[in-house]
Amino acid sequence: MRTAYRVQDVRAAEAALMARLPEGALMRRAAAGLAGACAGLLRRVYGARVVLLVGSGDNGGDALYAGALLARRGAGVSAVRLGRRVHEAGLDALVRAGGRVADDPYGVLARADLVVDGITGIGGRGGLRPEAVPVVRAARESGAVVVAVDLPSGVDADTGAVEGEAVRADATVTFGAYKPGLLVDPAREYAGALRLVDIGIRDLLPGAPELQALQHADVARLLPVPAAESDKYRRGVVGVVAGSARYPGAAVLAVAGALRGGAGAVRYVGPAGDAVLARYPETLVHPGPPGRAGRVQAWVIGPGLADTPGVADVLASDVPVLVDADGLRLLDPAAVRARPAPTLLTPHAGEAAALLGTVREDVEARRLDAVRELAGRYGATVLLKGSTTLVADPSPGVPVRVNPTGTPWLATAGSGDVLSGLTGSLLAAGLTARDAGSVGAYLHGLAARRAATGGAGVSPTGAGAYPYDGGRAAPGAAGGAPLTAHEVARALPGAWRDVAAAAPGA
Ligand SMILES: NC(=O)C1=CN([C@@H]2O[C@H](COP(=O)(O)OP(=O)(O)OC[C@H]3O[C@@H](n4cnc5c(N)ncnc54)[C@H](O)[C@@H]3O)[C@@H](O)[C@H]2O)[C@@H](O)CC1
Ligand SMILES: Nc1ncnc2c1ncn2[C@@H]1O[C@H](COP(=O)(O)OP(=O)(O)O)[C@@H](O)[C@H]1O
Ligand SMILES: [K+]
Repeated sequence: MRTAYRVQDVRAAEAALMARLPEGALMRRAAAGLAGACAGLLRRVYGARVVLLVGSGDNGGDALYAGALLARRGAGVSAVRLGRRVHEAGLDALVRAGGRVADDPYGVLARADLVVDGITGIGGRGGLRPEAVPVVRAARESGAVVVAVDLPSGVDADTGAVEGEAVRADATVTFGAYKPGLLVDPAREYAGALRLVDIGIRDLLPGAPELQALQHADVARLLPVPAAESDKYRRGVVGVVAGSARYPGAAVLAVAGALRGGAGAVRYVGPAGDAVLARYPETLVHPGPPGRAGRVQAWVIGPGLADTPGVADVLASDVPVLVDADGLRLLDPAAVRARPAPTLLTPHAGEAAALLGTVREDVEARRLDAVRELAGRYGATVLLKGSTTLVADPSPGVPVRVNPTGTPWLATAGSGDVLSGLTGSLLAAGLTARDAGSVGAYLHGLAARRAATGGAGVSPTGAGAYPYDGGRAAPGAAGGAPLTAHEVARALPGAWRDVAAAAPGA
């Protein structure tokens, strides 16, 4: 499992370790890791032209010490000063190693092979200051590889928000622990490939991180597996209330996901029974209403529902309920809060905005805050869909799960219906709402990657999702071909097998 910690926790852990180490030891560890990553990105260090963008804090200090290490290996290193102050010992080290302060920043940037962004790290506030903006643009336009130190300067470490301009990096080398902004959009988009450098603070970080990103082995442990004595009822029945005369396809897609999510049977309730049976004869169908359809272990309600009633009925049940799409428009917040059984809401940014009484752009700009706020207000688990899907529990201390497997090809009509069926099926099979949401999103994203790329998924360590070690953009993140929601559903068993193979002892 990958975890991300808030700035205050990283700082506390660093302070505790620093008290035990000689002065500057931590920064030297960080700089050594950074220099190693830079060397890996340059074909040859000797003779390479490296430009350091140096702000006034310790982030600039890291860049200067790393620049000194590269200069000792024969790189031509120039520092561009962007703050009023500069880390003096770092600058001394650079100059002693043969580096220099650039007197023509735009000239050195135009010829650079690699640019190191040491403007701000965890001490940065707001976007880039105006004087840094043209310099950062020149770095981007030079075609040089841009490596961010700890974080791309200008992004918010704790929330992933980007207020104003920020550095767009090809790679980010971060120290001690991931910061939430590196894993959550929009900031994640600015970070490029991630690499974590261990500086020894891991054991000093508090128990609960802000974020968790599951990997294959974590998901494998959560997958429901039938026991020898299982029968279809013990494996769980999922009820799917979806589709309408206007949108029968949503019913078919939600059932397609539900059939592949581990429940023993899928009960479809609604007016699209014929369309469902034509495609999936294994489905149990009932015209409704849900209260008369028979016992289920979890309900999914909403995809393509239009204004069909049923939401109140389902929310009044005593089993876990997943509410998606039109169901979100029709739900009564008080009924959700009053439920004794778990509720999982799965909005996209537009639906989340409507639930919060704000606009879509606001949710997209602060996804992490928005998902926590929704979960708190509704007393429900919330899965916020989008480029970095998040799953938040209503209790504030519980880490938010961030899904690493998605692909922008998933932004296709109907893929959300597959997700809700799949996730509801995991709920019926007995997973908690938080686990069902995170496992559902993981398998769904992985299936989409497999479908888009003809098989290439994500390695068991998630290396295809966050290529922390390769230093390149994620293969399969945007690579591949357009896919349809149905293809995502069809690729689910392959994704499941991929993940299951990572289980200990598999
Ligand atoms: N604390 C530690 O033990 C370690 C810190 N390290 C590095 O130190 C960094 C944190 O250093 P600092 O606390 O000095 O903070 P930063 O270096 O991130 O930034 C602080 C400086 O930037 C200025 N600033 C803030 N917002 C700005 C903006 N939008 N535009 C331009 N300038 C802005 C501030 O006035 C301040 O001078 C980490 O991100 C990491 O790179 C590493 O060396 C590892 C050890
Ligand atoms: N840019 C993106 N990158 C990765 N996944 C995305 C992106 N945009 C949307 N998705 C995913 O695609 C699915 C779309 O679901 P949804 O918005 O409900 O659409 P629909 O209702 O048409 O099925 C969700 O799983 C969402 O997380
Ligand atoms: K930086």
